Amino acid sequence: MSTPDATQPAPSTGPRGSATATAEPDVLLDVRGLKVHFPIKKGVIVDRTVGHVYAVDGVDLQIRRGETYGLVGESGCGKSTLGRAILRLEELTEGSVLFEGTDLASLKGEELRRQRRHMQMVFQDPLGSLDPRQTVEQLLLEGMRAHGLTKDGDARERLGQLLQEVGLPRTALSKYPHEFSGGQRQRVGIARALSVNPSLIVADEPVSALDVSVQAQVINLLADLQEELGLTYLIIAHDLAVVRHISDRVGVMYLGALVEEADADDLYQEPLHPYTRALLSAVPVPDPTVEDTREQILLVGDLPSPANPPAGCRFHTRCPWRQETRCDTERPQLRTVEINGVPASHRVACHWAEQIASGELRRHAVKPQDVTDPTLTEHDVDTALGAKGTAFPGVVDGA
Ligand SMILES: Nc1ncnc2c1ncn2[C@@H]1O[C@H](COP(=O)(O)OP(=O)(O)OP(=O)(O)O)[C@@H](O)[C@H]1O
Repeated sequence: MSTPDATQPAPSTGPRGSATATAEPDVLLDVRGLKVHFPIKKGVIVDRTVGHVYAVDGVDLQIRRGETYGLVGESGCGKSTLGRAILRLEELTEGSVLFEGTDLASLKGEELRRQRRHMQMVFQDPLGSLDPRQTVEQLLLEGMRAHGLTKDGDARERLGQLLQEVGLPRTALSKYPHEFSGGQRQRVGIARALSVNPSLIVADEPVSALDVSVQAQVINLLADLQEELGLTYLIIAHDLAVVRHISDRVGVMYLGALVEEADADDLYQEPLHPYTRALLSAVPVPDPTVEDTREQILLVGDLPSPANPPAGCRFHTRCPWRQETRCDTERPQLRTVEINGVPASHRVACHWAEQIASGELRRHAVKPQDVTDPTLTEHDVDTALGAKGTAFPGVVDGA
């Protein structure tokens, strides 16, 4: 949405787990080496850990103040877990989350609760994340009270202001979530996030449950609020079209890791990672002359199980440019890539990004490979996955 200061250098990735303040003053959020692994338990009397779901497996990303960062990827690639881990709604297995230079991984109890005021979440399904027994007034006051923001006695004025900001009438205060349409409910969800004056909002699929016409209204609202309040956004979506129009930069996730990251226009115009190329080739182009001639890359096979990710490059089992041995054994790091000597804004986790871009490497047919783990039954994995979620995931320490 707002354009980051182009004169600032791109944030660099520092040593993993460092708890020191980040060097770039405009970096609001600095995620380093983040891992979230969920244990898979088995056993009738004593639970044994028989494996792990590697939901997030080594993510480095920085978000600048006032920026909108779009995070995309197939269902199950770890986007939501990453968003939740950034807000410390999931325990981190490893790594750090520096917010304004403070490592959230090192905070507990009251300190963590105080920090959370600055980082709020907007959920895909507002009905599931808003307590149905509370009126909008109660929902909004809950977080404000928890953070001592109602002491001045001007809470009513603030409630009115919040509703105005999200485009709802004052009469909405006495209503319950089920009395609103989907779009209005999402406005309530946004008002609740705003009620504690955050600087970062993590929006997890904020419009995917809404009708297309309403989606645009909610996206426009988010853009207006950003301009008005100077907010920073991490927007998670599986729909590449949604993310394109609202993001300054976009990150693409595959099986728990970022495989490409670039300024939004660069990413959509010249995707460099084979997975990003495949994702974008599936998005229809309105111009029929372009549509008829452009490259189509079909993704073969399903997303491998995050309980047993492939060795080497995670994408090698589905990659039409896979090169034997190196891709199967060596995990590529996210690195800055220059195409034809022109420094691009891309960071790409592919050994062959330059050779693919220049046409030096040719595509080949992909045969789906079996990447299931024989030591885990489907039941083991399902049991672990069934453990996920809470009744009202939107209620964060009363905020
Ligand atoms: N609490 C949990 N326990 C075990 N596994 C989990 C838990 N939460 C998520 N997972 C698993 O981690 C992987 C990543 O899930 P996540 O929800 O983060 O993906 P996603 O990209 O957001 O997908 P979607 O868009 O479908 O939500 C999935 O395999 C998911 O089933």
